[in-house]
Amino acid sequence: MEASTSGRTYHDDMARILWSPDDITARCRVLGRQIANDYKSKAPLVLGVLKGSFMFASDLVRCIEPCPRGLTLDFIRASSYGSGTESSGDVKLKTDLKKEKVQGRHVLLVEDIVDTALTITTVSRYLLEECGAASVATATLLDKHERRKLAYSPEYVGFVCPNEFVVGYGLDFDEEYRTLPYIGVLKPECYAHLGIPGPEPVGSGESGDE
Ligand SMILES: O=P(O)(O)OC[C@H]1O[C@H](OP(=O)(O)OP(=O)(O)O)[C@H](O)[C@@H]1O
Ligand code: HPA
Repeated sequence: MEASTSGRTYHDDMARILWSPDDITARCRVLGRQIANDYKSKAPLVLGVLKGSFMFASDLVRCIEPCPRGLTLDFIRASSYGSGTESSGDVKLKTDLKKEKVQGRHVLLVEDIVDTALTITTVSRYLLEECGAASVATATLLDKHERRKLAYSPEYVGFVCPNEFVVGYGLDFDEEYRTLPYIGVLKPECYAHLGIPGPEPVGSGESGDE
């Protein structure tokens, strides 16, 4: 990891800011109201997909107002990007969720981003096929639908994301930048600096192995 000896802040690494903290708050409020209405008699299990969703999940659940009775919150860990900007295609799940706690429940997955949709598809299948969830829907802050490898339409979308590698508000590059309070695009020089190529447009070749 780069030490901050240069005096360069994470903010300095942004090519541009796409969505400010205020933009994100406003979308959380809108989505929270929709979810509260749609799930008012469904006692949802809200399941954040870690690590990327930690900020969005925390803000979104406070906006699910009025909170449906029986709503419970849990998390599942899913990862496939490693230290690069391309999915490895191998989505690893880690969870201590008990299957009987999922069986028959209406699950609302919370994601920071749906990109290729490999992650959300793997998690959804696990919940439906192995845990017996009654239904699975997804609330994602960002939908980068141009890069889909699998067809998937999230039910609740904060923003449609351009085909660029974004960081902040939970989203990382090689585990850094997650704590920024906004979503921004990294300057290309940041990929070069770390010796890792930047994102390639879909259809341009093989995926990276991280
Ligand atoms: O639609 P996809 O192409 O599968 O990409 C989306 C997933 O990628 C990121 O997770 P990552 O594997 O980087 O792990 P992290 O949440 O710990 O950052 C992000 O948080 C999503 O879960
Ligand atoms: O654009 C992205 N940024 C960070 N993590 C991601 N995981 C999938 N796409 C992205």
